[in-house]
Amino acid sequence: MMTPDLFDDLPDLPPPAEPVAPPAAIAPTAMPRLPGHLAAALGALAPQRDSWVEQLLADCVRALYDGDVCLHPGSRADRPADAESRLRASALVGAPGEVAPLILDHGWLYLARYQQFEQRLAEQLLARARPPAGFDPQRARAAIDHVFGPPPAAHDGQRLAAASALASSFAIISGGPGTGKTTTVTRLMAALVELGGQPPLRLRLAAPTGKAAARMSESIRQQKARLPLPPALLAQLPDSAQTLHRLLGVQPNGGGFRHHAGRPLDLDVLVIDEASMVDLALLARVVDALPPDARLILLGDKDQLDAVEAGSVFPALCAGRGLEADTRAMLATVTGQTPPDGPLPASRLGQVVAVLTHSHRFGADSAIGQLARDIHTGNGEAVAGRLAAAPAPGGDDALSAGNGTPAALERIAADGYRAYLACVHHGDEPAAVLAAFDRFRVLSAHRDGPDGVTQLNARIERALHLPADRPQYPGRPVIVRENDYALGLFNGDIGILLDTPAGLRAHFAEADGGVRHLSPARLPAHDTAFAMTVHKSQGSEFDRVLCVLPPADSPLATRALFYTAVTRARHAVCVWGDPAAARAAVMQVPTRQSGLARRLQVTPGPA
Ligand SMILES: Nc1ncnc2c1ncn2[C@@H]1O[C@H](COP(=O)(O)OP(=O)(O)OP(=O)(O)O)[C@@H](O)[C@H]1O
Repeated sequence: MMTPDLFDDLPDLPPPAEPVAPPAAIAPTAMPRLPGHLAAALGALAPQRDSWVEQLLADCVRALYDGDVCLHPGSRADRPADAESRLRASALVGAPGEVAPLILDHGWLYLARYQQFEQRLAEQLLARARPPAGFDPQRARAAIDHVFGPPPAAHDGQRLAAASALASSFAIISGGPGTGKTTTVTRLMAALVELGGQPPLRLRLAAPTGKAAARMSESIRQQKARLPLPPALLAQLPDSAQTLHRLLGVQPNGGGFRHHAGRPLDLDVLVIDEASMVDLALLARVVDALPPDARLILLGDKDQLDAVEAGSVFPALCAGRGLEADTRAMLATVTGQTPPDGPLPASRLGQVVAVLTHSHRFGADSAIGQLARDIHTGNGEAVAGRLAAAPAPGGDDALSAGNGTPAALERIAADGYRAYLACVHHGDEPAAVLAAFDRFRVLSAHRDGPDGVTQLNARIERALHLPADRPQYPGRPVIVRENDYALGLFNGDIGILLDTPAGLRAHFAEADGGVRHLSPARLPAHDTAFAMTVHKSQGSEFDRVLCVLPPADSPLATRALFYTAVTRARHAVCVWGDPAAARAAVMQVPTRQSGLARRLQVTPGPA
């Protein structure tokens, strides 16, 4: 019999709140004390203890903190050829489907819980990656024509993406900033409503963080206002997104989730934005809680940073894209356009992935767009060249670069916040102050160390002559560090302390466009937010960004981190640091160990 929640019978592991960095900080103290104890306790249960297997158990837990879901035991054995047989002899290790702390699956060793997350997620997504019941390409074509207009002469990637999502109960639309993901999904939802008939479809929008949910809501509202569609149709589209945790009904104090396979979500279509930020465990839970006939649509940018927690889920789901001949013909019918030539799918999900490549925000000659493209394609020389040729910060340039003294960095950072502080001092409405704060942001890779966000915040406060010695002052921006389900505040939410007639209050933007406030004494753990980590900035955009590069030898100096930082900027980015560090970051593409892509391969590969 199925348990209400497949994953409830396994111990939960605390996920890391943020990547641990710089490397020197990845000391034993940064690791939970649990692994060694767990290993010893569980090892004692095994009839014949093997210290190597116990070490692997500890390593599997530690690997999660590096973002890896599994590890390859052979590479950690004195005699790799004997590794599997030695593992099979241990009572700590089982095969998929067996009950054991560790699972050996196609030569990869997992903590049981994560092996289940991964296997079940792959199985469930594959089961959904097929046409919904009653799918009719001719009716779909009529709906596409209605929401997109008649097919244009030139190929339209958004039209193809929407058609592909109509034709499958599970679909992915990936694209960089401004490539039209929101536009496409708004039209797609309108087409679904048209095809849905009665009773009306229950569509829900969600995102991994409060900030991303608020942005998704705002973007969908803008698109609804802009798209030339009948008002009665637009009125049926949702425009308020919630966090995935709220959608699942997370229960306070470790009480699990209200929705799971035994009590599925009450919806027909779920659209998740910023899917690259969703980790393996959370996505597995969401998919488990979907009703059998519901549609799932993931939006995201596969080139952005992975989720902080373990797994590299979204890139793995997007890998191996391609079309079989019959799908190509079906999509030609639905779009009225011949899909461009491309490879056959290498992944069994490869036919449900659409990638939007044309940025409507950054034109071909936009400095941010060009820099982002060179980072994305790994052209380190071009990136270093662009930065070397860029003007110094201080002007109106879309791209500027600097590498000077700490005092110079502090001046630029402080200057970026002067307009915001003017709003605070004028006593502007909280919504206007929150909007002014979002016009500029300082992003850094690290939390600690020189040029880490903690130090940068203190230096910016000093440069702005803010009363940083007082714990709370009007104009202090704060970023919440942990989820508080009772208050409805989540890790990464940003608020601003402002004076009110009732005293100092922390103000937070709400997904519906409103602003709520609460006493600073009630705030969950939080930090100052003039500078924030690139990880925390995912799902947000700012008019101008000051991107402080990590040193070239930092493990966080990666292509995805640099790309994510630069693409947070709508109008201007200033890159601060050594161009050699920029080149090094572009060349560093770390891989995370995960079996998801292997499970999805058309021909399962060797272990
Ligand atoms: N086909 C199109 N033709 C003209 N303008 C478009 C088209 N698609 C999108 N746009 C415009 O480009 C801008 C970005 O679109 P949209 O918000 O849909 O992209 P996005 O990929 O969701 O962006 P992001 O997630 O980075 O905010 C919007 O102003 C939108 O109106």
